Amino acid sequence: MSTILKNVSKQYDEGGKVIDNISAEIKTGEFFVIVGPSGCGKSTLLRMIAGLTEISDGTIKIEDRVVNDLPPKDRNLTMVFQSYALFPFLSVWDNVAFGLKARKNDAAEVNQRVDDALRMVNLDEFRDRKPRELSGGQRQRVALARAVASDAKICLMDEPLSNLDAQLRIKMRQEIYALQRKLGLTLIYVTHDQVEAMTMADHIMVLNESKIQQVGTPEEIYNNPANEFVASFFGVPPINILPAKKLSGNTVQVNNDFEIELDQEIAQSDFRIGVRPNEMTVAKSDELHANATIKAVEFLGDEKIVHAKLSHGGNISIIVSSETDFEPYENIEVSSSNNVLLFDLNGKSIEAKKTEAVANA
Ligand SMILES: Nc1ncnc2c1ncn2[C@@H]1O[C@H](COP(=O)(O)OP(=O)(O)OP(=O)(O)O)[C@@H](O)[C@H]1O
Repeated sequence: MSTILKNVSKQYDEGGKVIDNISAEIKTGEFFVIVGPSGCGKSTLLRMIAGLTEISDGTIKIEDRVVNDLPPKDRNLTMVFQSYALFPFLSVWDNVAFGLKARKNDAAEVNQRVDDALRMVNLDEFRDRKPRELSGGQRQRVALARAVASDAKICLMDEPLSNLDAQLRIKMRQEIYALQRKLGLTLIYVTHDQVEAMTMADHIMVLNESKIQQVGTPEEIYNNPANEFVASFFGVPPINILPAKKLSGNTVQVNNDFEIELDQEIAQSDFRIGVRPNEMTVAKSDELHANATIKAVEFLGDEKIVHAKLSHGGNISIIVSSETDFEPYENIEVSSSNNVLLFDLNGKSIEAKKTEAVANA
C-alpha cells in the first residue's frame, strides 16, 4: 500500500515542463518531504497528487488505484495549505467539522472526531472562536485539526509553516511530527526549508528545475548527495565547492591553494571537491605563506563562521570555535580534512556509494 508516481510530467499551456518525468514511491505511514528552491515545481506536484491540477503525462496511483481521472474528493486525502483556507464566518469547531459533516451523517461520530482533533492540537478552549480571533499558530492548528479529524489516509501539506515566526515554526514542526507519528498518517509535505526537510522526513525528494535530483533518507541526502546541487542545498553555511587536481597517487591540490591526501585514488585528473565548513581548519599566517584572507567573521554564540577568500580566487566558509580571535582582513592558512565529497566537472557525485539515490538531473 503506497502512493506511486510514475513518469509524471506537467506542462501548462505556455512554456516548458514544470514537472519533468517524476517517479517515486511514498510508503503508507511515512513522512515524505518534497523540497527544493522556489519555482522548482513542488506545489504543482502536490496539487497533481491532490487532483487539483491535471497531470499532462504519467500515472499517479494511491493504494493500488490509478487516480489520474478521480476528482479530489474521491482520492481519500486531505490538504493543509499555506493560507490555512479556513472559513471566516464559521467557528473553530465548525471549521473542523465542515468536511466531515458533508461526508458523514452520524452526528455523534462527527462530534467525537472533532472534539478529539481539537484536544489533540490543544485548541479545545478556542472551539467557539472565529478564525480572526486566533493567532497565526492557532489558525494553523485549526487547519491541522481538520486534517486530523478527517479519516483520510493521506495528508498533503503545502508549506504549512511559512507564515509563522521562527520560534513558532520550530514548535509547530515538532507538533506536526508528533501528530504524524501518533496517527500513523501518510504525510506528503512540501517545503523550501532544508531544516524542515532534514528534521521531519523519513524520506526526502529533492527537486530542482522540474526534475528529481535525489530521493533518500536525510542521512543519505546529507552524506551521499547525488550531485553538487543536493550537497549545496543542505547544510548551513553551505558546503564549500572547490576545483581540484590530482597530483600523484592520492595527493590532490585544491584550488591551487592547499593539498589534501584522499583515502582512495580516483581516476579523474580534474574534478571538484565539496568540503563542509566544519571539516576545514584555519590558522593565522604571515603574509608570505597565507593562502586566504578573512572577509568577515560571524559570531553565532558557541561558534563563529569565518568567511574567507582564497588567494587563487573563490570564497569559503569555515566553522571555528567562538573562543578564536580571527579578524577581517587577517591573512590565514586554511586546510581541510580528507572527509570530502568528490564531483565530476558536471557536478555529479563521483563516488558510487549511492544508496537509494536516483539522479536523473
Ligand atoms: N497555473 C499555472 N500556469 C502556468 N504556469 C504555472 C502555473 N502554476 C505554476 N506555474 C509555473 O510552474 C512553475 C512551478 O511552480 P510551483 O508553484 O509548482 O513551484 P514551487 O516549487 O511550489 O514554488 P514556490 O516554492 O515558490 O511556491 C513555476 O515556474 C510557475 O511559474
